[in-house]
Amino acid sequence: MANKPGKPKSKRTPVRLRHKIEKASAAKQRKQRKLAKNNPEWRSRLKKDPGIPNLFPYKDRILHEIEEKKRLREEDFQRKREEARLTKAAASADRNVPIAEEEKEGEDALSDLPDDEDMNEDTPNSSANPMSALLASARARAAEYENEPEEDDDEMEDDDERQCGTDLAAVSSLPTSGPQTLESSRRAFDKVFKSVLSISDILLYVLDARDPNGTRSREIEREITAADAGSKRLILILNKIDLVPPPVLKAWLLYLRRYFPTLPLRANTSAPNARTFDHKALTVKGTSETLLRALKSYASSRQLKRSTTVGIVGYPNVGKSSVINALTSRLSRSSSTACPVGAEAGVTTALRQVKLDNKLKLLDSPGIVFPSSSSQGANGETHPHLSSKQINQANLTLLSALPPSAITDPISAITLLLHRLSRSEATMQPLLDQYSLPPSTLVSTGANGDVTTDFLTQVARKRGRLGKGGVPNLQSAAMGVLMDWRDGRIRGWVEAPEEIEAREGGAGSKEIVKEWAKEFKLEGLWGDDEAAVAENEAMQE
Ligand SMILES: Nc1nc2c(ncn2[C@@H]2O[C@H](COP(=O)(O)OP(=O)(O)OP(=O)(O)O)[C@@H](O)[C@H]2O)c(=O)[nH]1
Repeated sequence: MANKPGKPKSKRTPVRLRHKIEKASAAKQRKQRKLAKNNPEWRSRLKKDPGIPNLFPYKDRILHEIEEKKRLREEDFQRKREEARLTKAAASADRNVPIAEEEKEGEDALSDLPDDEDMNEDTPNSSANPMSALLASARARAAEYENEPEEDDDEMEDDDERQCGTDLAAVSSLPTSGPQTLESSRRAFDKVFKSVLSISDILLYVLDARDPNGTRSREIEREITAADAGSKRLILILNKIDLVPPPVLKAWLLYLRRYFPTLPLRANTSAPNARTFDHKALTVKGTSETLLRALKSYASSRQLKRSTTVGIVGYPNVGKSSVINALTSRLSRSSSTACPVGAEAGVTTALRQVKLDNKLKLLDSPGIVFPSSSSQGANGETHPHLSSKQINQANLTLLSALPPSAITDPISAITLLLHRLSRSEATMQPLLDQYSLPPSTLVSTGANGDVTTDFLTQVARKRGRLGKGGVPNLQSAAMGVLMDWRDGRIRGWVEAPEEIEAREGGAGSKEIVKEWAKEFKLEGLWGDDEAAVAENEAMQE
């Protein structure tokens, strides 16, 4: 209908146009807000929490209380989660529903349960245990491997470097899990170790020079010497010697050579800024060449039709892959490495075979935490503020046998580390220097003697590991210190025992050392015991 003349036009805007205007206006405001944020003078309207003033006399105590509350909240949360998980597991067991099927539907999967048989076991903390998942996959693949038909030896020799078809994933035991879990994990460790033992003629047992007995299991040594009517040979490799001073190294060599032939090695270069020691004669070249020569002598003396296999075993992160790389680079003079190496534990996840020459094959294996040794406790060590369970876990953490994601209690590990390092001036001072801290830091002042909190608070401040409101993040500081420890930026070692243990059932002896040293043409590399003792005494004077 035509507008009547004289009647004013409607000012009503159509809905479409109105929306368009609203949208354009919102976009403009958004843009302005964004631009304003880029302006360095922009300040949030929310008032910033100024934190606790530095001069406030009870600041440390308040910070400690805050941390403690946070920790309790976290523990409470974990406990509730665990209870819910166990209730769910019990309910599914009642209904006779296989948990493995059910868990796929739920959010918090139970795939980390260690074994089918262990489904109904009490497995505290296993949901927080990433190693259990690795374990499950390791078991599955190990079973696959065991069912595989044996390959023709010649065919294997054709491959320069190949995986054995197994993925015996890096397995580890967290001592926080219950005894039954430990027992079931043990079976998996046995499987990995037994595969390596059955394939190998010689075993190189790699130990960390900073704590050789901590990374050593007498049970494993007994199994090796007893296997195949005593036909297997064992050489202990004391690796990472650059991280211990010469007298400590000598004392350990002297001690270990009472059990088995032992060679010192620096299989890899140290991490940046590591505090290393010079061993002059014992360079990468010196010792890896000696080892290679010894292995070759043994292989050629055996006159076997097949090649000799050398299995490399040891804790995670002791440098097993680095030992292989040191040996292969000696041979091929190539810069490319045969086995991947990493600062974190659990880099090697499969048995990996590397051919050295027609007579020698090397077998790299995933790191194995031998449960017997971890359940023994850290050499019977005690601490006034740590339970034996915490000491076990802390010990494993300090052996760098756990990947960072599996470290659940870094603060207890630092407590144990400080306890160990503060025993000697030779290790305490470098620690203080590392973080530019005053000597009073490691002296207990509070009623509860909480040296760890004081130390970590200062490290957090120095390293800028602060949370909201400038509160020092002790967990983060502790993880930082643990990484420094792992990479050798903090000096520390365990002294060799003066007496050797009472010998049990043929697990290494003076005779074995002499006989095997002859087979490997290692005799003369170190004197007989009396000479070595005399040398040790002279050195200590
Ligand atoms: N300072 C020093 N570091 C070393 C030495 N040998 C190895 N490393 C370091 O130790 C770390 C672990 O080395 P790897 O060879 O991956 O150890 P692995 O035993 O094969 O470890 P997994 O695969 O976890 O079982 C790496 O960061 C290496 O650089 C050594 O002689 N001295």
